[in-house]
Amino acid sequence: MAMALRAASRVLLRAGSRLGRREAVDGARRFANKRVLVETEGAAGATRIAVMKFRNPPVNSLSLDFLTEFVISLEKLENDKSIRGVILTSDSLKRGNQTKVAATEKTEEKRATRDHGGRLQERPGIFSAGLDLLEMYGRNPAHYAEYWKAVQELWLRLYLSSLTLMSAINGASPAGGCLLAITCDYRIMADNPKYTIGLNESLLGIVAPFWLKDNYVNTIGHRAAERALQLGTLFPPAEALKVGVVDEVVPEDQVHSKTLSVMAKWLAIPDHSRQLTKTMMRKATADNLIKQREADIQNFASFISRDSIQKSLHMYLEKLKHKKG
Ligand SMILES: CCCCCC/C=C/CC(=O)SCCNC(=O)CCNC(=O)[C@H](O)C(C)(C)COP(=O)(O)OP(=O)(O)OC[C@H]1O[C@@H](n2cnc3c(N)ncnc32)[C@H](O)[C@@H]1OP(=O)(O)O
Repeated sequence: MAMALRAASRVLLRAGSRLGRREAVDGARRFANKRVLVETEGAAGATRIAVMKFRNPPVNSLSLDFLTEFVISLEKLENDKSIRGVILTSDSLKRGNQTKVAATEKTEEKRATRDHGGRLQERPGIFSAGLDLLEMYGRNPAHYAEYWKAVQELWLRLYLSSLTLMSAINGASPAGGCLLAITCDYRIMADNPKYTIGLNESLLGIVAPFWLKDNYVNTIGHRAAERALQLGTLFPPAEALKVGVVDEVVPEDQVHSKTLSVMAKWLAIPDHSRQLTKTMMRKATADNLIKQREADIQNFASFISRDSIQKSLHMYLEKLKHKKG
């Protein structure tokens, strides 16, 4: 198992050096794959933190390519001893005076909607739309197995990361988007009622895997998770805060600065004691998946291949397509 993980890491690192590129920007360092941009802050030799920005338009869905690039980036950061904290956030199109980095003109058009006067109105931001439905629909069992292995890998690496991870949730965060957030040590969400977060799998006619359910239970408690999972609840920020899916809700333009200041407090704790504590809290949950990874992959591949499940996904995709006016 350990050997297999090391071999996989070597392959990912080799792929990373092919895919990645480094640039120096105003003293800060950054590297980027096609779908993940990483910027590091802090002076050389001192503790630095990294901001990982998702840019997989139109909705930052967790496609196989995105998962691969995400793991490569995370691995690079884990291997950089000067980095102690990482912030996960979305680089997608935002409103107001914020930057538009990832969008092509066509994507911008897609990410917008027209008001009654025919003017383009930008849609709310998206942290991540979760697993890529097109990786789970109309493919073959071998593809589903490969995809699920990559999903498991991302979850394990995030959940067990020795880094301090925080999410700056600047948009909608359903299902796999919520997964990214709840693997973090701390979550700060923008106070925008159009943004919701939660595990909505049951609404799609599918079921969250047991390890994601465990992660949810560990975050919000058994009773709240039981109710939210059955109903597929997507919580707006105030409710997400109340139930404990997120730790703080702040005005949208303060999400980044607030996350930086909370990060500074966490980084004041000695790494070794914080890391050992994190492992103590999380190891049993992660081990539960590690000991049955292959069975979980086979279970997913056969579940998602069922005609009834494919039909549910088809209906859901059609609903997404036709919701536009
Ligand atoms: C043991 C078995 C275990 C099985 C476990 C399976 C676990 C699954 C976990 C998941 O993560 S499933 C995915 C759940 N995600 C969602 O339900 C989100 C669906 N999307 C939305 O609600 C909305 O798209 C949005 C994120 C709120 C954004 O809304 P907006 O109005 O801004 O954009 P849209 O017009 O809806 O979407 C644009 C474009 O993107 C496509 N799309 C949206 N979400 C996904 C996705 N998750 N995967 C792939 N593609 C997605 C959408 O269809 C549109 O495409 P089009 O071609 O432009 O029509």
